Amino acid sequence: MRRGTLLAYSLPLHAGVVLRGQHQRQRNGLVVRLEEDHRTGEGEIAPLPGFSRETLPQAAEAALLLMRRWVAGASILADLSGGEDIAQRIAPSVAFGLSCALAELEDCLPPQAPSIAVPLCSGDSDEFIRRLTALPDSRLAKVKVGLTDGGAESRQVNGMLAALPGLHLRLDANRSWTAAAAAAFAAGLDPSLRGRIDFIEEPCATPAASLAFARDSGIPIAWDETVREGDFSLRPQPGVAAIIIKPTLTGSLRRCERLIHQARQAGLTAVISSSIESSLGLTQLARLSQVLTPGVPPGLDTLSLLGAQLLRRWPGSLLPLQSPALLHTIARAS
Ligand SMILES: O=C(O)CCC(=O)C1=CC=C[C@@H](O)[C@@H]1C(=O)O
Ligand SMILES: [Mg+2]
Repeated sequence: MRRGTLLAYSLPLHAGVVLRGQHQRQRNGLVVRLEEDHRTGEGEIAPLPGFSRETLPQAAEAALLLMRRWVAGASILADLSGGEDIAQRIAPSVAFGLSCALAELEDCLPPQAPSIAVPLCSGDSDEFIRRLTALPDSRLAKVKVGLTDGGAESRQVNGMLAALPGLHLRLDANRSWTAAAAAAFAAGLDPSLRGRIDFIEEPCATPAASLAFARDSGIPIAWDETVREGDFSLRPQPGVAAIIIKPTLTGSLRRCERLIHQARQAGLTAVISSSIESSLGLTQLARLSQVLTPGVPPGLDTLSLLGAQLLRRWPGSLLPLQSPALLHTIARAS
């Protein structure tokens, strides 16, 4: 006997969360719950405004259709990770959420481990250095750059690396630098510290400019937004060290698995990263990263952007759990 439930959630976002120039005050998404006999699986479907192609209403419509097909006995997994056209036709956030629910139902996700997340700095670097200093292990962190001018940010990065001699950094400019700003950033870096920048995600507005930056500066780059562009092909490229995989923006677990396998074959590191999911999605991404990208710390340090946790707690987080009563049931199918 199969049953499905689709629920809607809304969580407060702390002030200052700006996505693609849009100020976001809430994180809205869906939870899909699949039940069969005495087994249950849940998944989060949360298109990210400014990054996802699909809107939340479009995701809800696709999720409802596929949930009803599953309840009626169809094997939707083929829909979720079949050929490119099928996976692309079904909104990536829906494919990801439903495949998580199915994986939980089949007990295919590894158990909850002490969740790790590379600390993320998107604001005050002095506060961030204090936070890192207090951590038992501050070997790796991520810093958003491109928010001000390249010169000031290279001084900020120099300061962090000098303050913590064992620290390596992942940087992320979200394509905000011109070639000149990127060159100014590289020129401002202390040459003795530059080797501790593992990569910069999307430094420049175009992939060609980012490749030229990597060539000229010798600083490795990583593709994030580029991975999700139609003409992207995974192959070795001079200066490219990694790809960032955001499953909510990519699709089903099997699609992510294929992408990670292709990355490995191209000699690239694959990093699983948050799309600002709730604690439900983030804990599942943490469990997934143990299997899909073992030994590569995932970029999941976004829970603190939210005002509450949803259904499952992130280990160690003191953020309150939102009352399940605030979840709105959109539809049931049985
Ligand atoms: O990757 C991480 O360490 C955390 C997630 C993160 O940096 C992002 C999540 C969603 C959108 C962006 O703001 C940003 C990114 O571009 O990687
Ligand atoms: Mg990024």
